[in-house]
Amino acid sequence: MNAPTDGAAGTAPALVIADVSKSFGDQTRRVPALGKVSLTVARGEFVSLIGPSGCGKSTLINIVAGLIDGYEGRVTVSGAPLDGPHPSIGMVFQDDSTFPWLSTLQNVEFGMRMAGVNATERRERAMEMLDLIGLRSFADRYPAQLSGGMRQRVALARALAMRPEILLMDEPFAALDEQTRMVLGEELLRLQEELQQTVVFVTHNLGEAVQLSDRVVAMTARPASIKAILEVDLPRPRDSSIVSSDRYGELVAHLWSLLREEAITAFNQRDAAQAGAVR
Ligand SMILES: Nc1ncnc2c1ncn2[C@@H]1O[C@H](COP(=O)(O)OP(=O)(O)OP(=O)(O)O)[C@@H](O)[C@H]1O
Repeated sequence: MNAPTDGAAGTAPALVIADVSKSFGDQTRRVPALGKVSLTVARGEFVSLIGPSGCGKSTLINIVAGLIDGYEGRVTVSGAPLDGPHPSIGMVFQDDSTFPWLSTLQNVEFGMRMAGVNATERRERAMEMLDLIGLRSFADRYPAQLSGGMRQRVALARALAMRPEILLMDEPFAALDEQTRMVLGEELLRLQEELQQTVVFVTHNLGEAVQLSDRVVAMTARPASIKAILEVDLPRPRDSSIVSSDRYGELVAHLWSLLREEAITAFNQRDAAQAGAVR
């Protein structure tokens, strides 16, 4: 049901989100998490979603991942309507999602094993991914023997080994220190360019959004809608040295000017909610 249904799949945008909105709770207490959001992502494009804490970014990305239903609007992937988790959508989360009892190689093979890819092809694709992310020599190590940054690379390799049409990343580097984050950002840029991977990336980090993206979607305070879309006209291929360019600085400053008011609104929303809770 989730496979592309027509010959247009090759030309259809990777992702179309049309008038999607979502509320949580019941009639007595409804929390509108997402206003009406419409966004089209082209094949091979890197799009970031950025907005204040609690505005609804994860809700949106989880809808696209097929992990949340009961929403209004439509989502299509390569021209086919989304109907639950999609085999060609990969996801990398903020929390370490490696399995501690599996080696690096087995972790990378895991998704393929679940999808029924045969053992030879599984091994071949996993080793190819480990080469690509520079972890071949760690194939037999277990997550406890790896750093946090390496574990996130394993999670990334596991998702990419499935050859997803769309890779969703929900604050994948948020738990890492700034320098590791920069290094992994650079690695992600390289992989994305090499694989021409479509990526939708959620972050709180303005610099990271500008460094990595073709477009940055600035979202309003909850319920999230799209406030503005920033086109990032920095040259590609890029690496982390782009952060020293004037244009990078201008784009980050512009992004903050779009988000500042929303961050203040979200801050006040949280204050009001806390005051309500202690009253
Ligand atoms: N399963 C749920 N049930 C009830 N409310 C929810 C649920 N999931 C999210 N929410 C609420 O919806 C709103 C949006 O949450 P969401 O996690 O999408 O925001 P976010 O922008 O990703 O936040 P953050 O930046 O802090 O990760 C929040 O008020 C949250 O409390």
